[in-house]
Amino acid sequence: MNHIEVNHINKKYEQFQLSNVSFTVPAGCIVGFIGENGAGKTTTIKSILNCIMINQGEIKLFGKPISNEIKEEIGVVFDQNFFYEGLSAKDIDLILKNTYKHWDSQLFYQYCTDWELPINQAMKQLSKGMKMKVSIAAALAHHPKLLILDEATSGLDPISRNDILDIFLDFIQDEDHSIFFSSHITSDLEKIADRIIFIHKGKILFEKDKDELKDNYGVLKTQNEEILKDAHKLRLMRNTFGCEYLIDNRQEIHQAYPEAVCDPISIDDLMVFYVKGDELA
Ligand SMILES: Nc1ncnc2c1ncn2[C@@H]1O[C@H](COP(=O)(O)OP(=O)(O)OP(=O)(O)O)[C@@H](O)[C@H]1O
Repeated sequence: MNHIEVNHINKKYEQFQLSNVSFTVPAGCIVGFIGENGAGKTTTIKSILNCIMINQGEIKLFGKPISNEIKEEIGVVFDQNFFYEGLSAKDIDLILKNTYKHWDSQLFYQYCTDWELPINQAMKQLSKGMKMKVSIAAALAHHPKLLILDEATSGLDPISRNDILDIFLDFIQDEDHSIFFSSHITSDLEKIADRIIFIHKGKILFEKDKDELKDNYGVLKTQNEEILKDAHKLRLMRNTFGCEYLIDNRQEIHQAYPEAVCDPISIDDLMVFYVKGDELA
């Protein structure tokens, strides 16, 4: 069952366009959504949540178009504090109790206690990490099946980020749950994502399982024609030291040519290859 299905959507702004964007987020999966500033991540997320109108295409959540009933199944966290700065966690509980059918005050206060959040203090008096944790507690306390997070860990220190990643890993223990997670912090995605989707200038450049990236993708540094013939080369980068190739048969090359220098690739370097490298396949 796909929790999110995005089919060939187009969204036009004056200076920007989402072009033919398609992908899925299956149940039980954490899908990381990456791309440089202005690539279209927030526009895609807003389209999914029906906050903006798309020009073309179709979006389904749990197999259906979005509705109030479906919104009950979704927890959303943006990088900016979503709540009025004068509200405390206690006020947020009172408001959301009247918003969500399945709002669970006990669970909300449990998160606040576990994460040492002061429930009487206004949001404006809390640190960025604390505000983020209140937003995450609020997103989780109506028992959603799907979490949609837009830069939810940006601006947090490594310890708070780690706490929050653990919360997401805990959430995904239920196989009927899923997370769609945009982030610039690719090390977070390396840690928790099952699948990576890369958007560039409004187009999806690749969508791959993280294990496949880890196992098969690599950076080959060689001038040896024989090795290059057997390598499945996707992109070429020229630098002062020569040429580097992005390949997707690293294990095969390693077995056939143990002497070849072919390192695994990080998500950051993969993005650089796709954006700056010459296309070979
Ligand atoms: N309401 C709007 N009107 C016109 N253009 C817009 C509007 N909202 C976003 N854009 C443009 O759409 C493009 C994509 O923006 P978006 O916020 O989706 O990028 P992003 O990938 O989330 O970037 P970042 O990583 O910086 O948050 C940008 O060029 C932005 O200027």
